[in-house]
Amino acid sequence: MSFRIQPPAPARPNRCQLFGPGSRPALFEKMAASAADVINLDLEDSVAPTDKDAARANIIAAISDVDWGNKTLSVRINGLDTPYWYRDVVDLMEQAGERLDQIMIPKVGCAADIYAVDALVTAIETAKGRAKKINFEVIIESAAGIAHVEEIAAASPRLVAMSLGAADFAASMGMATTGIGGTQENYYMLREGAKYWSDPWHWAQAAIVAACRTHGVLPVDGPFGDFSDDEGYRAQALRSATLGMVGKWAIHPKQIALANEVFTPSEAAVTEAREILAAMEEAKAKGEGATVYKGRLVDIASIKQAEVIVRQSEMIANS
Ligand SMILES: CC(=O)SCCNC(=O)CCNC(=O)[C@H](O)C(C)(C)COP(=O)(O)OP(=O)(O)OC[C@H]1O[C@@H](n2cnc3c(N)ncnc32)[C@H](O)[C@@H]1OP(=O)(O)O
Ligand SMILES: O=CC(=O)O
Ligand SMILES: [Mg+2]
Repeated sequence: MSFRIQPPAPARPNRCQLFGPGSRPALFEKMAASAADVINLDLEDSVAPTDKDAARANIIAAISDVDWGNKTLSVRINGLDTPYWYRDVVDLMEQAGERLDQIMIPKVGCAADIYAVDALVTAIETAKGRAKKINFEVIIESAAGIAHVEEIAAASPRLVAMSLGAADFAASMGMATTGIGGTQENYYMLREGAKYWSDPWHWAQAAIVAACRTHGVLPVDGPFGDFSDDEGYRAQALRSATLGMVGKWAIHPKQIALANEVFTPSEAAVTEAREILAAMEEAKAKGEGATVYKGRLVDIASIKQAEVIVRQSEMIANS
């Protein structure tokens, strides 16, 4: 470890972030009753320009009127390149109740984007005497966002989570696809006439995880558009979890159970992690830094790997 200790990310479950348009208030009670850890009420791309004002009013009312239980409650505002975002922030901060936990800032391209929202939020928080400090989450979904991902992760102490937004990301990068996440038909390697599909999202996910882990922010995988494809969703989520992400969005209720399953460490994984910790305790008692577990090397680094799984499992069980 560097002299600079890696800060922990917030210890709260973030396995599934369920989205719903602010213009469909009939969904809000269903979202609140769901098994998602985080609720994202949307003012941005699922809301038509003509519905922005009504959606904002719906969301502000629902923040106080709906029982959101112990979920993290977040509102996605409009991007800083639109005429809507300042009104989103001002109305939310002046009118929404204290139940609001988070503001999600989409399409961030540099640290200054977060600075701008932070300045506005901080001023209104102070002016209105809001007791609870609002957290931020951001979406990396542009070429500029991924190019500046590290400065974005470091931009504000309010920042708690960062998602990859595959749809806008693909558009901004000029990717030749209309798919939102998952396997891309034309992204393959060819060997002896057989196709082997690669993962075009991998490098962006890895960059996001590294930036997040450096700055104590939760890395999250964004939407998977084809909600009829459970196996495709599961495969994408498993890859994300393997890379270090803690959760994934659901854009339809049928994706919630899939996310919760993948991002909750399995009993087998927790048992194995505990066995590795026990094996290393035994090794330590004998003055050894390394030992053999099921025919493979485990050493002091394995303790940290096993602790990631046990900590995640205990945090979810206690939430
Ligand atoms: C690229 C991005 O930015 S992604 C993030 C922004 N996008 C969004 O927020 C979209 C969120 N999802 C939706 O709006 C909707 O799920 C849609 C448009 C995809 C599909 O909506 P529908 O056609 O109503 O879906 P469907 O008929 O399959 O719904 C089945 C049930 O789930 C409910 N439901 C649908 N979406 C949601 C949701 N997001 N949250 C909670 N419940 C939902 C429906 O009301 C219906 O309930 P019922 O059985 O009691 O009648
Ligand atoms: O906002 C999400 C995306 O994929 O775009
Ligand atoms: Mg987007």
